[in-house]
Amino acid sequence: MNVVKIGGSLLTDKDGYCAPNQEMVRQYARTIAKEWERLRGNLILIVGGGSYGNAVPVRYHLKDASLPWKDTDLSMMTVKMFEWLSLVTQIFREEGVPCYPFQTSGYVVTKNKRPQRFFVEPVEHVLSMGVLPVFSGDLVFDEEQQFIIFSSDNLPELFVERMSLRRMVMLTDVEGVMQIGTDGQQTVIPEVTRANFQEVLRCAGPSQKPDITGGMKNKLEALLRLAEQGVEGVITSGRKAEALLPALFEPEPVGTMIRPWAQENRGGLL
Ligand SMILES: Nc1ncnc2c1ncn2[C@@H]1O[C@H](COP(=O)(O)OP(=O)(O)OP(=O)(O)O)[C@@H](O)[C@H]1O
Ligand SMILES: C=C(C)CCOP(=O)(O)O
Repeated sequence: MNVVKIGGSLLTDKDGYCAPNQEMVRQYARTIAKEWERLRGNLILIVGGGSYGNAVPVRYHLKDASLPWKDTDLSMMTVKMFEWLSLVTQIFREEGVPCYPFQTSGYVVTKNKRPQRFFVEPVEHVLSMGVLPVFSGDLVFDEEQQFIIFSSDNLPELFVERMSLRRMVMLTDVEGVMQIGTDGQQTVIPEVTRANFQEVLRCAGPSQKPDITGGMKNKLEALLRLAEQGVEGVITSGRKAEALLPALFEPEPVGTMIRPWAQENRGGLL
């Protein structure tokens, strides 16, 4: 099984409010449609929140349940997120890719932001029918904090115990995890391993766009937890939708590759 997350920075205008880039969604749908026979049953798709997931919680004061929020507004994150997922599903359907959208608070509960319980069985059904499951982040209910905003970057961790994940690809608006050299030049870090991951984590920070879920740092931490469980990670540019295929299938794709390391060696690094 492979998982691809298409960043909200690619599919929406992150400076706007619920501002989708429908043409970009369509280009991704066409890219997947072309390879559908190869991908059918083997792919889980995640769409980033972009100007839905990062702007709605700010507008309706749903970022932090310990601060004042209105019960009449509690629904708004999920309502807007499902509007976004519905639009993606519709465009994929128009391009001939059968897909099914999942609403996140309906199958996952967290405790202090970490997934506590989740229900994967419907996802397995959808995959077995040859339909593409589509996910996003959302407001989810938390055992300690009433509710939290759950980033789509953290979704693959739900699947890893129930499915054999080969590779997790995160497509975003930069070429990979960047570092700044002593000459001030930015370069892509090609490889993250057990040996250099702490150093790489120090380079990764928040997004420069409006974003409430931790930008590159959260992505990298999520992929490192997957690497500890034997899953390959790739962070690369998805500014061109066709980049999805080499990122998924090439043994050494461009961008940053997070090499898996064996579970028995892990020792709770993250
Ligand atoms: N070391 C780094 N290398 C590359 N990007 C970095 C680094 N540190 C921070 N960033 C920021 O992380 C951003 C990518 O994260 P962001 O969460 O905005 O992307 P996304 O996943 O495409 O969007 P979304 O979270 O809406 O799905 C980059 O645009 C950059 O501003
Ligand atoms: C989608 C939500 C609610 C969270 C923010 O966006 P993401 O980190 O791209 O998933």
